Amino acid sequence: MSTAGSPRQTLTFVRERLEAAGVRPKTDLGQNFLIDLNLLRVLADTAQLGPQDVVLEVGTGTGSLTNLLAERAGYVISVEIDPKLHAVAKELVGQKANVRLLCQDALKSKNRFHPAVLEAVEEALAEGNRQFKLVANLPYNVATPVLTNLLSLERPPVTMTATIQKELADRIVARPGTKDYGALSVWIQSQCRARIERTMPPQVFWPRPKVFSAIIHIVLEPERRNRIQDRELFHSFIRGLFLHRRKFLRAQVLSALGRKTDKAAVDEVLQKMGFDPQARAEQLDVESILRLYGALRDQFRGGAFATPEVETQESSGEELSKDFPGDSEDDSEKD
Ligand SMILES: C[S@@+](CC[C@H](N)C(=O)[O-])C[C@H]1O[C@@H](n2cnc3c(N)ncnc32)[C@H](O)[C@@H]1O
Repeated sequence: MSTAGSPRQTLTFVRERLEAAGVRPKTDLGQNFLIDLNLLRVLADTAQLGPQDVVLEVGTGTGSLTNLLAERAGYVISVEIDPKLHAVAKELVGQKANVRLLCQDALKSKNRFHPAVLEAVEEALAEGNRQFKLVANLPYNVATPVLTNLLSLERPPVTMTATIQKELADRIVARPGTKDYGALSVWIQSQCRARIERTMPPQVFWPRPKVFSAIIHIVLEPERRNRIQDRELFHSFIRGLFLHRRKFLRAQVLSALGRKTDKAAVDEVLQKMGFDPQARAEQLDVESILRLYGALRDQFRGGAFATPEVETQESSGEELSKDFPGDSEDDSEKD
């Protein structure tokens, strides 16, 4: 079975298979299928796949991308939450020896990838000299937790190449001093290089989403990443730091430390490190934020700077916000 052809032919192909299986696309699960095969190829080309690669795809859909990935990578693990779509994809790619299809939520909770999916990846990686990559046309509702949680792993993907909402891509690559720059930008840029490979209009998907999309390519930088002491704490720190974007740095730091210390103690650290307490976190580049984190961690470790509480909300794949906590615009009073 081939999926080759124009977007119109691909659309017909996708539609016919879905209709035959009695599936109507669910927008709340981000079921917008990429019907421009050239773009599927751009996605796979950008990932630069080879036989040593173990690819994780989140959102198998009808299996079109899975099929292409299986031609280029050593092994593909593809996860789909919708059992009907899982069955449709199984017909197309289920027989391939280098494809494993899982039918489940890729996430265990907002802050955690599903262990069963990670086990499947680890199993595949255990065979020889293989490397882990994410390639996906991600469901918009879980794109942020998928990318951020994968980056929290001890052994994260070496690259993550994905179709995501354009606004999210803009936030990932944002520079300091811009409205898009926030905790998500810092979390990713402190560990990776990221670039937008392509932007895409709604009509390359069916059904059409209301927003533009982009192919993001994120490359892990192990040296950059290894500089961060206690990444979980850093993650929680930056989320706190950007929670009240309009406050001044001192108040933002106090908030990031859960208000477990006082202004004078924070001022002392800021002054010692040469930070203007009237600056704002969004003006600080990633290097400065790392420096600030290091100094605060040294000063308050075990006290105000305790191990963060990890949220354990279960994921239904539907409720998860696209937003990365700590990126909200907040007009609350300045401090
Ligand atoms: C944007 S579609 C991509 C489909 C296909 N890969 C393509 O390129 O056309 C996203 C897919 O992710 C699935 N999905 C949504 N939430 C999910 C979750 N939490 N875990 C696994 N799959 C999910 C949807 O059912 C949908 O099939």
